[in-house]
Amino acid sequence: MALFTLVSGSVGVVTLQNPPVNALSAAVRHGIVDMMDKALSEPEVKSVVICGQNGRFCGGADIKEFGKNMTGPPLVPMIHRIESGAKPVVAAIEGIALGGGLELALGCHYRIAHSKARLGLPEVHLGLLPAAGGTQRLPRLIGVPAALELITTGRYVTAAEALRLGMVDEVTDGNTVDAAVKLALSVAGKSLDARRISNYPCPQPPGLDRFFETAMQQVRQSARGAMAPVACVQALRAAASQPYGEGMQREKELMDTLFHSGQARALQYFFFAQRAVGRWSTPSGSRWDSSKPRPVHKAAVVGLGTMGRGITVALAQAGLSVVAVETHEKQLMEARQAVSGMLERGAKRRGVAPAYGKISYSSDLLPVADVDLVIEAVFEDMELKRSIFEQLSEICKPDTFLCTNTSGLDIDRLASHARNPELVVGMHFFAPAHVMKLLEVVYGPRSSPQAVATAMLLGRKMDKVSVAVGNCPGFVGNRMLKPYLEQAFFLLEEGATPELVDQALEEFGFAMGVFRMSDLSGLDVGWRVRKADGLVVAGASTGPSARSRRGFRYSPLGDLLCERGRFGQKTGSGWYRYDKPGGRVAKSDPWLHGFLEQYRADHGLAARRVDQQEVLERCLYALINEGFRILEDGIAAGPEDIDVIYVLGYGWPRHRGGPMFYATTVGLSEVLERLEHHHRAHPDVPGLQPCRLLRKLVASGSPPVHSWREFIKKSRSHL
Ligand SMILES: CC/C=C\C=C\CC(=O)SCCNC(=O)CCNC(=O)[C@H](O)C(C)(C)COP(=O)(O)OP(=O)(O)OC[C@H]1O[C@@H](n2cnc3c(N)ncnc32)[C@H](O)[C@@H]1OP(=O)(O)O
Repeated sequence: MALFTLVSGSVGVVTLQNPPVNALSAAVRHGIVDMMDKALSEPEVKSVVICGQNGRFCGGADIKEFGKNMTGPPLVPMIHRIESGAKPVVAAIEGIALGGGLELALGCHYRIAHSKARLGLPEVHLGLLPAAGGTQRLPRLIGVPAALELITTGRYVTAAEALRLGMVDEVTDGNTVDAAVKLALSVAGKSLDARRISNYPCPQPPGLDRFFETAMQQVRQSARGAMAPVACVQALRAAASQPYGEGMQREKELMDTLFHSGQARALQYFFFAQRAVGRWSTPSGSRWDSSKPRPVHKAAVVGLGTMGRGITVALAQAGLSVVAVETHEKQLMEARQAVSGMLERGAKRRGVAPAYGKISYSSDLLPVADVDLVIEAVFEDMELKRSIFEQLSEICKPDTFLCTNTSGLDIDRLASHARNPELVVGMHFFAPAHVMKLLEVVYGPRSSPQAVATAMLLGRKMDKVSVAVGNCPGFVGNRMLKPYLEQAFFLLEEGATPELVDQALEEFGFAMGVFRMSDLSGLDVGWRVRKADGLVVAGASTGPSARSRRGFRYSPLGDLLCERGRFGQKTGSGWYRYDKPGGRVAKSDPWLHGFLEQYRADHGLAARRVDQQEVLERCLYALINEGFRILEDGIAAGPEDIDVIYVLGYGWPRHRGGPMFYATTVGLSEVLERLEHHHRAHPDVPGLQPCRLLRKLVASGSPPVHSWREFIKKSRSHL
C-alpha cells in the first residue's frame, strides 16, 4: 500500500505502508505506481516526496515473494517513471533504505537522509544483485570503486558516510519528511536534467581492464564459490563500459540467472533462518513468546583469557557496565591493555567513542556482588568452574543469573553447584568473542525460561545471533564436529592426505578445511576432550587395540601428533608445518606424509585412492547425520538452529544454506543411500549409520525443510 497526501498546497507526499520494514510487495508497488500517476497528473502538485511509514523508508523488495509466482508492477519501469517524470521527487530516507528501497531513492531526483538512517544494497547476501538499476545508477553517482565495494559486500553505510560518498544530498537531525517537503517546495519547477542519474556518464576508473581483472580476482577469492558477488562485478563492468540502456540489459540477464539459482534459495532460506532462531522453544514447553527476559544493566566477566577479554568488549560495546575479574595480577594487567586496544579499534571502525568507562577491573570476586548477570569464562575445567560457581553463589545477589562460557561441559552438573540452579545457563561464545556473530545459549533441565530469555536477549544486544540449544556433550556445534573430524582421521588412515581432504572441503566452500582449522584452533583442545572421555590410551600406538575403543573404530592419529608436541600453528607444526610457532601459512609437511605411511605400515593398512566426492560424502554426511540425531533428541528445535550455528560458527558456506538445508538440495534419499553405502563398508563406525529421523523423513516423501519442526513434533512420540 501507499498513501497520498497533499501538503503545503503543492507537495504530494507518497507514504509506503507495509510494516515492519515497508518492503516493496506487489501491493506497495501498485500503490507507488498509482500514487505517482496521481502526483504527476494533478496540476496542483508541483513536486513530490516519497517516504515510509513508522520512520522506515524501505527495506527493499519483499523477500517473501521470491520463489513464488511474482505479480504486480515490476520495479525497473516503476523507478524509471519516477526518474523521467516532469516533477521533482525527493526521497525522505528515515531508518533504512536497502536494496530496492535504495534503488527507488536513486530514481528520485533528490535524497535527504536522517542522521540515524542506514543505506545499502545487500542483495548479494540473498544471492542476487541490485537489479532495479542499482548496479548502473550507483556507480554513476559515487564512482565505480565505491559502488563496487558497496555492492559486492552488501555493506550498510551510515547517513554521514552516504553524504561523504555523494549518495544523499543532505542529512538532517530533525524531521526528515519536513526537510524533504521544504526541499521539494524550493525545487518545484526547476530543470531536472542534471538530476537524473541514468543520464550521467559513468566515471571510468583508470586502467579499466586491469581494474576489473583485479576486482574479479579478489571477489572470486573471497566468494568461495558464491555466484552473486561475481555477477555484481560483471554488472559494474557493464556500467563502466557500456551505455546505460545496455548496462541495464546486462543487469537483467545476470539477475535472471541468479534469481532462479539454488544459491539464491539457500541464502534466502538463511536470511529467514537467522530470524527464526529468535523464536526459540524447548522440549519442556518454554517459548520465546511466553518467557519474559529480565533487564541486565550491569554484568561481570570472570576470567580474562582470550575469551573473557572478547566477552568484556562485546558487553561494554552493547552499553552494559562490566566488572571484569581476573585473579592473576599479571594477566589482569595484560587483559586491561588488550581490552583497551580492542575497544579502541572497534570504536574507530564504528565511528563512536571507545567504551573504556563502562569497565571496572578487579583482582577478586567481591565487586560482582551487585551485578545482574555473571559470565564465567575461566579455563575449560569442571573443577575450576565448580569452585567459582560456589563462590559466586555466596557473593552475588540471590537473583543474579550465572552463565558459563563453555564449549561442551555439562551445564546441569555445574548448575548443581549453584545456589539457584534455575538461574544457570551456558553461553558458548566463539573466538574472537567480540567479533563472531554466533552465541549458543545452552539450557539445562533446570534452567528457568526467564534465564534462557535473558541470555538470548543479551546475545542480541551484543549484536549476536543467539541460538537456544539443549545440554549434551558438545551441544550442537561441537557435537556435530565430532563425526566430521572422525571421518577425516579415518580417511587419512585409508590413504588420503590432509591436503586432499582440505582441498575438497575448501572447494566445497569452507573457509578452511578440517585439518587447517584444527591446526588453527590447536590440536591439544580435542586431545584434552578425548582424554576426558577416556579415549586416549598412552603407549597404544600399535596392536589391535590401538584403533578401537569400546568395540568401535577409533583413530589415534590426532593423539599421536599431540604426544609429539605437534599442537598446530602455536607450536609451528601439526597437520602442516609453519615457519615458526605462531606462523599462519600452512605448508605441506614431508614428515607428516612419512609418518602417515609408517602408521599405515605399522597397522597393516593398505593406502587406497580417496577422491574428493568420497571426502565430501564421508565428512559432510556424517556431520549431517549427527544433525538429524540432534533434532531427534530435541537438542535443537529445528533445522534452522543447526544451519545458523554451522554457517555463523563453523565456516559452513552460507550460499549452501547450512548442513540441513544442504541435505535437502542433495536429496534426503540420496544422503540416506550414501550413508547406508558407507556404513556397509565401515560397520564399526556408528556415525555413518543413518539415524531414525532421516529414515522417517525419507519414508514420508522428504518433506521440505520448513516443515520439519512440525514433522518432528508430531513424530517424536513414535521415534
Ligand atoms: C525481480 C525483482 C527483484 C528483486 C529485487 C531485489 C532487490 C531487493 O530489494 S532484495 C531485498 C533487499 N533488502 C534486504 O536484504 C533487507 C534485509 N533486511 C534487513 O537487513 C533487516 O531486516 C532490516 C530491514 C535492517 C531490519 O532489521 P531489524 O530491525 O533487526 O528487524 P528484522 O528482525 O531483521 O526484520 C523484521 C521483520 O521484517 C522482515 N523483513 C526484513 N526485511 C524484509 C524484506 N526485504 N522482505 C520481507 N521481509 C523482510 C524480517 O524477516 C522480520 O520478519 P520475521 O517474521 O521475523 O522473519
